[in-house]
Amino acid sequence: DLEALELEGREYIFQLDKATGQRKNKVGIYEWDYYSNITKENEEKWIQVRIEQSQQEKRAWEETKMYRWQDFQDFTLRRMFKKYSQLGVSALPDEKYKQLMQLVAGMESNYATAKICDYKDRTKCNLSLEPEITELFAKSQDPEELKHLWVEWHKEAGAKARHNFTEYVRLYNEAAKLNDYKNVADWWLSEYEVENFEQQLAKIWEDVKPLYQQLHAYVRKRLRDKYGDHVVSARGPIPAHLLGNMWAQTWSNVESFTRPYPDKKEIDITQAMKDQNYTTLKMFQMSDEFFRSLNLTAMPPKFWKNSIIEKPTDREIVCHASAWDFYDGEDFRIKMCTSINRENFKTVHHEMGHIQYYLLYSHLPVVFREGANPGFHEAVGDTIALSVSSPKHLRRVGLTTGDAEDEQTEINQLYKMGLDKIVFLPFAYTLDLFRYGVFRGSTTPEDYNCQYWKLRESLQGVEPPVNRTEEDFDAAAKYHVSANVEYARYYVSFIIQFQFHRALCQLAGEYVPEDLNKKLVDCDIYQSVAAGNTFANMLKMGSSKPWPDAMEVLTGQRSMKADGLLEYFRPLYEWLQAENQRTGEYIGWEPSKMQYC
Ligand SMILES: C=C(C[SeH])C(=O)N1CCC[C@H]1C(=O)O
Ligand SMILES: [Zn+2]
Repeated sequence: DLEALELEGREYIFQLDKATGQRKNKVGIYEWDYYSNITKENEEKWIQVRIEQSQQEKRAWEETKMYRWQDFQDFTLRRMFKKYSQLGVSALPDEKYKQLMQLVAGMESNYATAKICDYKDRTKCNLSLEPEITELFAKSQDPEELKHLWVEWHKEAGAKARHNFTEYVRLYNEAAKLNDYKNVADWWLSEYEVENFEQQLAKIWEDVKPLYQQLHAYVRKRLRDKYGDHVVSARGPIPAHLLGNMWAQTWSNVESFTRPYPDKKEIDITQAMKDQNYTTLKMFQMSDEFFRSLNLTAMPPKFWKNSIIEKPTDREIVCHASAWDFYDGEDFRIKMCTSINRENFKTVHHEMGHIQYYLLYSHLPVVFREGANPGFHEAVGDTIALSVSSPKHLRRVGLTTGDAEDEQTEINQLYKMGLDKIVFLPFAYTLDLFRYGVFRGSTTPEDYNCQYWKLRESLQGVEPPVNRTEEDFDAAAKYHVSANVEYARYYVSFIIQFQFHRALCQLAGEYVPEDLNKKLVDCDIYQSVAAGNTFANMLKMGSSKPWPDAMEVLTGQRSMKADGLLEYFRPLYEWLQAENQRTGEYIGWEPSKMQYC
């Protein structure tokens, strides 16, 4: 009878879950060894273990299919079976699976080890992305130097990946079909478990586009003031190399010479961190302390023992920051080539947010140890960082000295936050709109670069510093494209983190709508156990329930909405509209004069 079958199914699936945890632990150890010491030998050992794991997964999958789990009464049991009934890339035959692993490993190691020559000293040709190129890009205000760094990096990290990427698309789409998806785009979107998710992404963009265009127009004007009309036009897209970031995904590195009220003191904690002899370890300890102040979980001993928080000098590693769960309830690690600056201070909180999520759901079956949706995992640390970057908190930890919260200081603060958070949205949306087109076949290898720049111009209003051809492949110059990491998760995160932040601030008594002494921009939830406990109640759920149920626990909302972000930035939006009106700035952009199609 069904009762007995369901009992047997429960026995089976929990045993499978235990075996899965052991398998993921083993693969994680080999993957860590490869990512933290890039050698051919380590790559081969990692791929070999991945192949063994995929064969074991295939066998288990055959067995799982035999259960009539759709008829089981228990919701959790059905959900576990549903997740285990999707095999993933292991559905590929061994040879193709191995090929796909090698293609991605090839792109990722190319990206991680790419070097370019310095602009001023052309004989110095050992510049890596982190820290050298990133720091030069953040500091330089010489358009020619920035153009050199941009062109050289896109050649080494982008163009060189084009062949592997083209093959990877073909094989990855084959895996999608073996999982009953039309293509990888539909597979990636299915992770968000709601029917119309692609439309929801488009709706979010419609909601935030007016705010973005106002900010874009203002920044373009300030860059034109600085670099002149011949470098930055009045009505065209902004040249992508002038925005302080290799991918123009966040623009906070141009804040120092573009902020609305320049006579107000700049809130630049990088200098303060250096003046106070901050170490990378101190940055992680401060983040750990913030989480503990909310009654969340302390980092376990193995975290401090096994993490890599500085770039080694004796070997090549994947420097792009990452947080790792080894699925044994004890071993959690961060690998990061940390620099002492504001941007990395935020990234430390971002990565620690991943670890916090791992810790809070570590009691769940392995199959539920993931974000409620991929965006949730990216939002945890950033949500905390919204409190950490408030002037109130920076004063509390001595990284800024008191500046009375007057109107102008507040606008400067919102502007600085907007250069990270508002600016990021069209970039993130573009990256996966591009890849959806590639996986669906509407974008072919013959027009990869043309389509990439068409999207970047139309949504982000940026243009390449030099003409582009199909010899280039600029998309892969961004880590996540070379490393096969889906990106809509960050677009989702930058929206929902403001829904989370607003709810936490209200729980902490830090934000009361209409109360001018309790503004959202001043909110710092530090030491609020009330906020922390509710945050934990959501995070402890992992992916055991559909994400609207998890979101509701913290925010009372069941859908992703831009209202949190728009409420946070409303004073800035009003200021930008008035300012652009005053200067008669053209809102939006006319077609670029650069050739790229
Ligand atoms: C810090 C990470 C590792 Se999950 C990251 O890739 N982020 C964090 C924010 C956006 C995105 C990026 O750097 O492009
Ligand atoms: Zn992340």
